[in-house]
Amino acid sequence: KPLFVKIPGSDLPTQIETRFKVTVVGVGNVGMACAQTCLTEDLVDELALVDIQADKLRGEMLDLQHAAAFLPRVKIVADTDYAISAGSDICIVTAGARQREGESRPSLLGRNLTLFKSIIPQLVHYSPNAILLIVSNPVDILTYVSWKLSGFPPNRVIGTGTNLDSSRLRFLIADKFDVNAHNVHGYMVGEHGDSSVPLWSTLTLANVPVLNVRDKNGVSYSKESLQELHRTVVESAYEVIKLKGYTSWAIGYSTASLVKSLLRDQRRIYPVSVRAKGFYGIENEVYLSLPSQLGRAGVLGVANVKMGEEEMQKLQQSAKTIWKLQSELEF
Ligand SMILES: NC(=O)c1ccc[n+]([C@@H]2O[C@H](COP(=O)([O-])OP(=O)(O)OC[C@H]3O[C@@H](n4cnc5c(N)ncnc54)[C@H](O)[C@@H]3O)[C@@H](O)[C@H]2O)c1
Ligand SMILES: O=C1N[C@](c2ccsc2)(c2cccc(Nc3ccc(F)cc3)n2)CC(O)=C1Sc1ccccc1Cl
Repeated sequence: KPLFVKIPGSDLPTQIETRFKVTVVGVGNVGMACAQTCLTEDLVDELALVDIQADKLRGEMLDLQHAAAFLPRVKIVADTDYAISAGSDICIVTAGARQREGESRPSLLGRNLTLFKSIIPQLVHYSPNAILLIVSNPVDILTYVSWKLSGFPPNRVIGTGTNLDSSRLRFLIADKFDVNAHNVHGYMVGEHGDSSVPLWSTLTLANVPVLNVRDKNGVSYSKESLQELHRTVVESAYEVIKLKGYTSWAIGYSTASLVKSLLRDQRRIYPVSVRAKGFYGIENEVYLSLPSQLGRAGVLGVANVKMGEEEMQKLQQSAKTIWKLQSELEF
C-alpha cells in the first residue's frame, strides 16, 4: 500500500520553488559555522555548499543532512560545480587560501584575489539577482574586488567587515559592566582587523554614553582605558588563533545575523563593509565598514552617526591605506 493516497482532484505541483536559498562557498571552519547557524536559526529553505575539495564537500553535506530529524525541513545540496548555487538569494563567500598564522594582509590578498577571479563570475552567472556577502580576508578589499568583478549595484555587495570586531567589543564591555551584550550599542567602523575605529563617543549602555559611567568594579572609562579595550579586541583575535588555530563560532553567528536581516527584510543596522566613497569625507573608491541598514535589497542606506573629528580622520586614513593596496591590484 502507498504511505499516502492523493485526494482525487488534487492539483499537486511536482516542483516547489524554495523561498530562501543561500549558497556558502568554502566549507572550511568559517563556511561551515555560517552554514550550521543558518540551519539552526531556520533562516533557509535551501542550502547549497560549494568548494574545490569534493570529498570534504560531500562529507559536510551528508553530515548536515543527517541532522534532519532535529532541524526544520531544508534542502541541502553540494557540488564543486557552481550550477548547484543557481537562484540563490544570498551567496556567502568564505573561500580562501588557508590563512597562515601571522600572514600579512598583502600576502593573503594576492592568494585570495586569484580565487575570487574564478569564484565571483560563476556565482554571478547562476544567481544574477543575489546579494554577495563576503567573509574571506582581507575582507574590505575582497568585497571591493567582488563588487567590481560582479558588476552588481553596490547595495548587493556587502562584506562582514567590522561586524565581528564590534561583536567582540560589545562582549568585552558587556562583561565589564555585567549587562547583556544586546544592550551595548556601538560600532567599530573602517577597516576590519587591527586598524578598526571604535566610535566611543556614541557607544552607549541603556542609552548612557560609556564615557560617562563606571563599570561593575567602579572603573570609569577615559580615552586611555577605552584604547586598552580596543587593544583587547584585537588581541582576542590573536589569542583565539593561538589557542584553536582558527576562528569560527563568532564569525558564524555574526554572519548569520546579517543573513537574517537581509532575507527577512529586518532593516537592522550593522557595521558592515560597504561602498564608502562620499561618506564621512572618504574620497577613495573603497569598501569600509559603516553603520548600515540591511534589508531584502541589501544595503538600504548608511546611518548618519555623529562622528568626532579624530574618528573621521582615522576613517579617511584607512581609506587611503586600503586604496593604496587596491591600486596595485591587477584584475
Ligand atoms: N572577516 C572576518 O571577520 C573573518 C573572520 C575569520 C576568518 N575570516 C576569513 O575567512 C576565510 C576562511 O577561513 P577558514 O578558517 O574557514 O579557512 P579554511 O582553510 O578552513 O577554509 C577555506 C575553504 O576554502 C576552500 N577553497 C579554497 N579555494 C577555493 C575555491 N577556489 N573555490 C571554492 N572554495 C575554495 C578550501 O577548500 C577550504 O575548504 C579566511 O580568509 C579567513 O581569514 C574572516
Ligand atoms: O578572528 C580572526 N581570525 C583571523 C584568522 C582566521 C584564520 S587564521 C587568522 C585572524 C586572527 C588574527 C589576526 C588576523 N590577521 C589578519 C591578517 C590578514 C588579513 F587579511 C586579515 C586578518 N586574522 C581572521 C580575522 O580577520 C579575524 S577577526 C580580527 C583579526 C585581527 C584583529 C581583529 C579582529 Cl576582529
